[in-house]
Amino acid sequence: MAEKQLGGAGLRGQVAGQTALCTVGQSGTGLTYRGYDISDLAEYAQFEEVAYLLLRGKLPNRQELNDYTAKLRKLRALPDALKAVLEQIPKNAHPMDVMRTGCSMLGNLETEEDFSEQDDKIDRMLAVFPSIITYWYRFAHEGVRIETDGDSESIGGHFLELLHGKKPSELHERVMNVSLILYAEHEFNASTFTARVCASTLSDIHSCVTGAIGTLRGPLHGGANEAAMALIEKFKTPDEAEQGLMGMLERKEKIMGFGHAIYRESDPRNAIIKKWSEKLAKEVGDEVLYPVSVRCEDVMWREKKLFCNADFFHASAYHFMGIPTELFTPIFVMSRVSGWTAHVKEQRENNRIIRPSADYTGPAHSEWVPIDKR
Ligand SMILES: CC(=O)SCCNC(=O)CCNC(=O)[C@H](O)C(C)(C)COP(=O)(O)OP(=O)(O)OC[C@H]1O[C@@H](n2cnc3c(N)ncnc32)[C@H](O)[C@@H]1OP(=O)(O)O
Ligand SMILES: O=C([O-])CC(=O)C(=O)O
Repeated sequence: MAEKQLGGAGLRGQVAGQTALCTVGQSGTGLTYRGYDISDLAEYAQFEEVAYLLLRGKLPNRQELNDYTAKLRKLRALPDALKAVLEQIPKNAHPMDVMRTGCSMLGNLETEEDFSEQDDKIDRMLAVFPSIITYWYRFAHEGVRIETDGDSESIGGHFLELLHGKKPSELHERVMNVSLILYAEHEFNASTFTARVCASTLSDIHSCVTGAIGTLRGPLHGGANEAAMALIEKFKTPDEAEQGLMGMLERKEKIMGFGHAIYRESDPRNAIIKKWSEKLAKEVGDEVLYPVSVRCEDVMWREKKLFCNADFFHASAYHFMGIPTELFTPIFVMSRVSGWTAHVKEQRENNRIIRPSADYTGPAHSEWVPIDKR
């Protein structure tokens, strides 16, 4: 893959540390986790297997994976004090704020007292994040208090079961699994960098993840999947979408779900989730959202050479599975917590506080003026 010319603001192109976890835009399809190509992982792996790979440094064998998934299944229940906090959060709160508060509260209840506890704290977050978001969502929107320690095999299946109150189809569980794999890790993206900066002060794991959740929330990062949904659902036909996009481009508006800080010609996660979105579209008999999305992709490439990033076809895929739009970015959290915490572990192994310098652009000298004279 040709390298994108990187430079300028936003620390673009500057090496800010080392990692053995992930390459972005370098070889193969452009994305690897510990050397494994994302297309192989999405085709053959379970999300829990990928989390194990990121967090423990190698793919698990059958016994290790069984033990790991069994451990995660046992960690799904919410403490009463956390349920009480979630019940206080208003219905109109953004679910990413719920995730942030839920993670922070968990840190109060199950504090990481010593880094030797990090693996257990991480596994707990992986297991309990779907419970946090669905418990709040169902309580706030339906007034029900759900049991969160369900017996679904996978984290993705568990999330769908808690959300919809019934076991998901095999297809939906599979798509969730693929989606969680695609979102798990992405080198020094903004939220992961946040987690590493926090870790570099020797802070606790819940603080690292809480900060990362806040960073992921923005529409230039994880929030783009929700913004992409808001865009595509405005259009009733592909022609309408084309017209709408042309207008937005003329007005120099940002089109969410397109472009990337590192990739130049494509985001390898797009082709994978697009394929699953197409399958789901057939399943639900969609004749609008998927063709509209495809037309958006064509127009953006034709007009601007901008390509869909991981977020764009996630919007239609999640929608076809009956997931409310505002829960799209929390799903990203449920997945990326694996990558964030693998980076925290890596940072802790070879730590120096992250503290860059700035070019000063303020006045050279300011004369002190007493308050009454200002
Ligand atoms: C999982 C993820 O987090 S993936 C990213 C999700 N975010 C989005 O989808 C939001 C929309 N996309 C964007 O805002 C950007 O493409 C980013 C934030 C992802 C990357 O930003 P940058 O690295 O600054 O982008 P890049 O340097 O390639 O931009 C080049 C030009 O294309 C424009 N551009 C980039 N993306 C878009 C877009 N989606 N819509 C319209 N124009 C765009 C930029 O404004 C810039 O134009 P300029 O030179 O006139 O200012
Ligand atoms: O790498 C980035 O800048 C954003 C991204 O795609 C991700 O975090 O998955």
